[in-house]
Amino acid sequence: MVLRVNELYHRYGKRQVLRGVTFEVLPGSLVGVVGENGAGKTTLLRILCGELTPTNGTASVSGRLGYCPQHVVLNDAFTVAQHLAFFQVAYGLPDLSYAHELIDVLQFADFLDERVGVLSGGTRQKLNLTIALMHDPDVLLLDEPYQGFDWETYLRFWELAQRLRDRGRSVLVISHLAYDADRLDTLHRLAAGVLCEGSTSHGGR
Ligand SMILES: Nc1ncnc2c1ncn2[C@@H]1O[C@H](COP(=O)(O)OP(=O)(O)OP(=O)(O)O)[C@@H](O)[C@H]1O
Repeated sequence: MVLRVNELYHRYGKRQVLRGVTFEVLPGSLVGVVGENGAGKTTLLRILCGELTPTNGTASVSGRLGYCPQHVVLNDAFTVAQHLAFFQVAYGLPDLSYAHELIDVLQFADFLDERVGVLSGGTRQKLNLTIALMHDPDVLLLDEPYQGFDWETYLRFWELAQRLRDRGRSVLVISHLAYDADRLDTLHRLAAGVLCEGSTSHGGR
């Protein structure tokens, strides 16, 4: 088990958002959580990555965690290469070879020396994803990771996710649409603050 969530409750003031969410993620699995706008998906991910303390319940992660938030957290004044250098130090990586592999897969090597402020939304999101992935985490939490991706990049994203899964990594993707269901091993639906197993749990390989 790389991720275990037990009876998670969360409320903002009087608004109860999560009402007893329980699930597990196994090593080497691709898991989706879908739910309508405002269902509490981002709240759940923020709790899983330790950014938010739940009102009640527990969430535990074993191994390294990667988190790609819905809104890119980049500094417009720095170049792509400067972001990589910063996160190399933050993660304590000996080199950037894996980061450059990811950049090749996502095809944005041409922008290494560009300032992030002038990049397109899709390219910013590619950098956001690369930063979440470059330390090769055991569990990767992705909040609507392919927003702004063109079709080819979207397909490359799923190839990458499947490759990670095949190497024993776990990927948890949240989305407001369930159209990626066939690509997942397990799909959960978040509704009325409770998580239930969706219609697709088929091994997806
Ligand atoms: N910091 C906050 N303070 C108060 N209410 C919040 C806060 N963050 C989220 N909420 C509320 O909690 C509910 C769940 O929000 P959340 O962002 O987790 O939903 P979501 O499923 O990710 O939605 P979306 O698909 O629109 O991104 C919403 O009603 C939202 O308005």
